[in-house]
Amino acid sequence: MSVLDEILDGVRADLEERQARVSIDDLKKRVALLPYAIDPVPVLRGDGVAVIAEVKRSSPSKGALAAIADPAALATDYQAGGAAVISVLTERRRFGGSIEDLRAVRSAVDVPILRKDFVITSYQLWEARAYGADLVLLIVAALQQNALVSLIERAVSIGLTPLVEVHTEEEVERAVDAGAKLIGVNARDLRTLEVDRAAFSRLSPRVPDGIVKVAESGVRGPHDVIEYARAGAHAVLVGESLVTGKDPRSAVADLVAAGAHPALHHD
Ligand SMILES: O=C(O)c1ccccc1NCC(=O)[C@H](O)[C@H](O)COP(=O)(O)O
Repeated sequence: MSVLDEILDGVRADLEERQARVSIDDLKKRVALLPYAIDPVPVLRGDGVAVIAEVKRSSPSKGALAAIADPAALATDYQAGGAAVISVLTERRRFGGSIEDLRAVRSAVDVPILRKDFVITSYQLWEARAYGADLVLLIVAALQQNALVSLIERAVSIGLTPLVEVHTEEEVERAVDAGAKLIGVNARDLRTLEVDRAAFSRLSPRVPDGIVKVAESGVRGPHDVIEYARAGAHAVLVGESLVTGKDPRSAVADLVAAGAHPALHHD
C-alpha cells in the first residue's frame, strides 16, 4: 500500500467520525451566514511570484516538524512577511492538523486561506468553507476522474477556488480536462515521498496559458523561488522550511523579495 493510500484510509475513518458529529446541513447553515470567499487569482497572478506559506506541524516524510502551539500567531507572522495566501494542513493523523487550525487562522488573517487536506467528498468542501477557507486542494492522484470533475464543480459552486495538484504528465492532462484554473505541481511524489524539484520545469510547459501555476514543495530558500519562477511559476507553496526556521516572518519576506525581482515578472 502506498503512503497516499494509507493517508486516504485514515482520512475516510476520521471523516466518518466528524460527519457523525456535525451534519452537512449544519455546515451549509454556517456557510449561509458567511461573507463571500476571497478570490485568490488576482493576488496569485500579480507581478512576481506569490508565496503561499503553510501551517504544517508534521509530515509523513519527516515526522514532527514544529510544535505549533498557536497557528493563528504563525499565520499572522506569515501575513506580516508578505504571504499572499496561507495554507493550513488540516489532516490529523499524519500531519497533526485539524479543522480547528483552519478556524483559528481565519480569525487572525485577511489573506485568502487554502485548506490543504485529502479531499474526497463534498462534505469536506462544505467544512472548508464553513471554517473559513477560500481555496481547497484537490489531489488528482487521490481521485477518479468523475470525482475530480464533480468536486471541482461543487467547490466552485460554493465559492471555493480549487487548487488541483498534479505530479505527472498524465495528471496534468486530467487536471486540464477537468477544468482546473489553478494547477499545483507537487515536487513530492505522494506515493513514494521522493522530492524532485525538476518536476515543475518538466510539467509547466504542458499547462495551458491562462492557468495559474503553483510550484509545491521542496522550497529551501530564495534560490528555489528564483528557480521555480524561471520555470514559469506564478506562486510557490512552502511549508517545512518556514516552520523549522527561527523567524517565519522574515523567512517569508526573503522568499517574497526573491520572487519580486523585475526580471522574474510574467508577461
Ligand atoms: O510533506 C509530506 O511528507 C507529504 C507526504 C505525503 C503527502 C503530502 C505531503 N505533503 C503535503 C505537501 O504537499 C506539502 O506540505 C507542501 O507542498 C509544502 O511542502 P514542503 O515545503 O516541502 O514542506
